[in-house]
Amino acid sequence: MNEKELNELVAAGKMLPLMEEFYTIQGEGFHKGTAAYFVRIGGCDVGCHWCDVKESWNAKLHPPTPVDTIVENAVKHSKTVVVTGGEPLTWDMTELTSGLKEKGAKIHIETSGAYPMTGTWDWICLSPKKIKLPTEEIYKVANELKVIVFNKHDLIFAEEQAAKVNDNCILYLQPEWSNREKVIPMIVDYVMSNPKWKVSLQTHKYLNIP
Ligand SMILES: C[S@@+](CC[C@H](N)C(=O)[O-])C[C@H]1O[C@@H](n2cnc3c(N)ncnc32)[C@H](O)[C@@H]1O
Ligand SMILES: Nc1nc2[nH]cc(C(=O)O)c2c(=O)[nH]1
Ligand code: SF4
Ligand SMILES: [Mg+2]
Repeated sequence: MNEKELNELVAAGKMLPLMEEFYTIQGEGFHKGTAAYFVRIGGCDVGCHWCDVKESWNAKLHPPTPVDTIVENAVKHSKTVVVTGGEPLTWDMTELTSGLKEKGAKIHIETSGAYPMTGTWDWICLSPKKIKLPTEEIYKVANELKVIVFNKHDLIFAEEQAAKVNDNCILYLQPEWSNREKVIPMIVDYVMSNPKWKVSLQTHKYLNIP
């Protein structure tokens, strides 16, 4: 296959730049503690300075992989599949999610929401970023809002984002990992004063698992 044909298949969401896939325990948010198969799709141009997977950003470093292959492999391991990245909504997620759905998987997404929603999801974790805000449509369908707190201003941003989500959306504040010692006390105080929020930790990092 030549490069043009490959690019067309990727643009159609029939192939995706796969960075890694692994069976682990969901570490964050509402489903933390639950076994799930993670599919990490390369490509992101949001550019969070504290991103913990910067190796994912350049899609060209990750081989275009047929969606059927991703699906077959994922459902061998788990009935719950978490699609993450990179920014998965960089790509058209229609084929991937319909393939997984056909095999009976529950499909979750981790997204910044910065690009148009594609695909059909059982659980949407929206983690908005100031530098590239979510599209309006995703606030209506997000199941959880997970705001990363690096400094005090992120709490103001968190409230602005909470004002935009639907009434059923569960609200989380998650410490930015490298700054956790500084921000955890701030988050704890904030959640006690504003109990509509819950704390989310990256528990997989404490457990030393992927
Ligand atoms: C690597 S991102 C990939 C999915 C998508 N691009 C996004 O940002 O939601 C997966 C999750 O990790 C969070 N995250 C990334 N770097 C982090 C860090 N240093 N500390 C805490 N959470 C982080 C993101 O906000 C997101 O919720
Ligand atoms: N165990 C585990 N849980 C996670 N929840 C969200 C993650 C992500 O990078 O999207 C992640 C991850 O990388 N590992
Ligand atoms: S949007 Fe997600 S993958 Fe992209 S830089 Fe930010 S945390 Fe990293
Ligand atoms: Mg992660």
